[in-house]
Amino acid sequence: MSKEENPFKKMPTILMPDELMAKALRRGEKVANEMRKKELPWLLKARYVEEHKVRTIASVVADNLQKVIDKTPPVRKLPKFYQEMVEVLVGVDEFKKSLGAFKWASELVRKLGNEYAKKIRKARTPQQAGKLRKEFVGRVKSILNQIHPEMAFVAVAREKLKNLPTFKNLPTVVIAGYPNVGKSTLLKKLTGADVEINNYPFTTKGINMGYMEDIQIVDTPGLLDRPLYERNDIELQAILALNYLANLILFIIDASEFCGYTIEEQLNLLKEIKELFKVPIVVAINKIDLVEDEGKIKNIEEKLKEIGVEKIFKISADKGIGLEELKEYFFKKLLFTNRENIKELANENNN
Ligand SMILES: Nc1nc2c(ncn2[C@@H]2O[C@H](COP(=O)(O)OP(=O)(O)OP(=O)(O)O)[C@@H](O)[C@H]2O)c(=O)[nH]1
Repeated sequence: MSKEENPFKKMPTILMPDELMAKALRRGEKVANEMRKKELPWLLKARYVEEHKVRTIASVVADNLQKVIDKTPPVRKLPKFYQEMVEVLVGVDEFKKSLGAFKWASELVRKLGNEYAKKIRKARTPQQAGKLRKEFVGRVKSILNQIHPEMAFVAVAREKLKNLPTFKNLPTVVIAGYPNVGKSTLLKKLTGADVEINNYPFTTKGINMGYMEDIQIVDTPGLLDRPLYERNDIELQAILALNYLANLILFIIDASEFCGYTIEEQLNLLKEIKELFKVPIVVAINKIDLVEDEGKIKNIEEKLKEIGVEKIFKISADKGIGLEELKEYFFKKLLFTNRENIKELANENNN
């Protein structure tokens, strides 16, 4: 299985103008100290020291800014799910604009560094060389202050984006259903013990992920477990973004209603999710071990058929009943059809 990373994990810490300036000046001073040890005529030495200071400051600042650009993945090349996340969490346009400011500043500082280094080489006195260096430092400070808002914006964006969970580019099942219907029990049963819990910015409960061969199964507590009218805009967008992650939704119904929600309520949530998602939805009627009345299950099945659910499973996640059939279905549906075919299939379903 390929090991992929959240594409924002590689973004470096973003230094603010004062921090970056202090770092550059420290390095400049260090280089200057080395130069001072050299045996040279006084004017030549003064020029030499100041020129190296300027060049060092310019390259520390310009390289640092350029590194941010280089280590930030271009949004348009990201998987669609992460593109959506950038839009929801930070705003794609603002993000691009801010990185543009980094580029502008980096190039300008490098150019100024060259210009001032040349001027210093022609300085007629040590004082003049020192004055030129000070002028250069002042200009770099002012450039950094000018892009301070963009630096702060990218720093906040990085904090939000680097904590997104790492989804693998594998066929993905997203589990939905009210709390306590058995979602995490099923996830554990299907994927073994190694369920990862990741932070997810839209829910305090995190996101649970597991792998069944090359199928990724994701449980999103807090997202697909209550009616949509209770959602704010950001949550709705986060839910919609799951469209780009999911190839299939597995909706779980607790037939025993011990979860605290009636069958009617659960079916209503299913209808909402079905309307929102462009991918096929299958339903697992769970906790059948707790329901003695056969008629009740039949009744649920009838209603699911009316809603137009394409496949229904009767399971007990806890007792391990019906899970083999579910697994086989996933393998057949997700591994023997590639992702694009699945998406096409989903679009056909919705047209
Ligand atoms: N008898 C029985 N109990 C089950 C079954 N599936 C889950 N449970 C129990 O139902 C309770 C809730 O299960 P969870 O897996 O935590 O439910 P969940 O949907 O993940 O809940 P949230 O994390 O709140 O969203 C637990 O006590 C499980 O042991 C089942 O098939 N049969």
